Amino acid sequence: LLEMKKNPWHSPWVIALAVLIALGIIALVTTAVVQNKPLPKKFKYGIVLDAGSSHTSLYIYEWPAEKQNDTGVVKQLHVCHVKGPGISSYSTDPKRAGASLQECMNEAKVKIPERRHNETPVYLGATAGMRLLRKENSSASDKVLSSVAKSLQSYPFQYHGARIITGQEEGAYGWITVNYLSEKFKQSNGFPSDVPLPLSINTLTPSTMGALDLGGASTQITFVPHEEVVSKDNALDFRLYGNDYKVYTHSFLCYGKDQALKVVLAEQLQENDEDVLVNPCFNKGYTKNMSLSSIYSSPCVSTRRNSSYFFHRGTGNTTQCRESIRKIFNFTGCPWPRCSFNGIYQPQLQGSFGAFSAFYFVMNFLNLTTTTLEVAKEKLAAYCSLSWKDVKQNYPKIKDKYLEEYCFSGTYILTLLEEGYNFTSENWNNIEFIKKIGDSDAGWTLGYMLNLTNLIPAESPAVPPLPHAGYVAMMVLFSLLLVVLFVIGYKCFGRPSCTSQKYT
Ligand SMILES: Nc1ncnc2c1ncn2[C@@H]1O[C@H](COP(=O)(O)OP(=O)(O)O)[C@@H](O)[C@H]1O
Ligand SMILES: [Ca+2]
Repeated sequence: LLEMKKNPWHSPWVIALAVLIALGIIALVTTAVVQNKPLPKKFKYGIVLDAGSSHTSLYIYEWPAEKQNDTGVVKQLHVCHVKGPGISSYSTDPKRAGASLQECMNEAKVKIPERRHNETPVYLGATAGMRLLRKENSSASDKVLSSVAKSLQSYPFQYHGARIITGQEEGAYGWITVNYLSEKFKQSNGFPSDVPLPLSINTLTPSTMGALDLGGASTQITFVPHEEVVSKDNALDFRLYGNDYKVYTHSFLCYGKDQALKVVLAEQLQENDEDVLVNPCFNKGYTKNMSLSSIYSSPCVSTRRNSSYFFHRGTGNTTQCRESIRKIFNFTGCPWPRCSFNGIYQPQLQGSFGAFSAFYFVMNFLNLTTTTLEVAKEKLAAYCSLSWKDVKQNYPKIKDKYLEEYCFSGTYILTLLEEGYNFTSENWNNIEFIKKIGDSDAGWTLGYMLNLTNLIPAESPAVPPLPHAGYVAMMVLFSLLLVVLFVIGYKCFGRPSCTSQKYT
């Protein structure tokens, strides 16, 4: 009996055992914490050059290597605007096209850590300016492309080609960009990915955002409609993160705002024989001597006249301006259930839209990004009726080449959206005019890189049941619990209050 009452903690074996258990628990906690501490992040980089009709921009993207398949992890690290015009403007002196990229490429060498240079892909995609040049003079467009290719290959990055992307790609990648950045692909439709879905899939897939891109030479509209896309030329199928998307897209060549202006001017010149063009789309008091070749050299313009100059004079009247813009849209002869214009199929508009590039630049300048359609029309009419002198005075810092065209561009945008694409007062506020989402610019370049670098998986990636922080927290919690139990055991073991029942 005496033996039994002796405090067991006085035995060296028991003490050694207790110390070992305590050490074991400490080791367990330390290992869990240390092992799961995020490693210093390894970043990967990618470069995309957007060779637009009016200018070229170089984008650098960055993402943590270990998370590359998640949505929303690729970010824009830097953008560099190439000095001078778009590459298609160098058609008569192609060497200068390649040379024009040097400054931005050198900047990329500084921005991206040197040890990552040889694993960093560089892509160049040219859009509507080069599509037009190829149509006009394909050998000139080949020379320009070879020149930029040669220039890009002289850098220590991984060259992945310089090509003219199609209008469909331009629309599709813009749509991928805005939905990737606003994390629309993350949502699940609630169905396990291996369960086949019914045919009307677009009503079940998580909602996405449409994309509206206005460039200088072309414009794109891309969205997921509720109805089936009946025209094969406008249909795209994607499987992204375990969901199927049936996307509608169309790119209108010559309906970018710079080419549309040329077509409108040519149309207006056609209407009178004089060498004076009285234009309601420009502010009152605006005058300029213009060469006709600047208009007639465009492949978007088919009319011609003999003189070489004309006198351009503004009258600032949006109602009349809209009348003359409407003439470049053909609203007759739709061979489909419904059309936007020029006999091009367009399903019923669906959901919200992000409108970027020149849609944003122009609407933002005119302060029309958050108004109703009616207020937008009123404010635009007021802007157009300002005299050119007042406009110049009010905006001394804005370059003339943009400033002189805002009345035209604003009217063109409202006409394109309302009469072309059939937006109404009711769904006008579904359009969000955006420049960036987070820190990344809205545009086709990010989607292009995500696709070519396989950064968007078709199936949703397997995720561990617990997030990292949760896992560490659970480990620490359970270990602490063990320690507490152990301490209670220790305090209790030798006491009669704990042991009395046994010994009496
Ligand atoms: N600050 C600005 N204000 C108005 N328009 C702008 C501004 N910055 C760029 N733009 C216009 O945005 C358009 C960009 O088109 P771009 O991407 O070069 O052509 P595309 O996509 O048709 O190949 C051009 O019409 C250009 O004039
Ligand atoms: Ca563009």
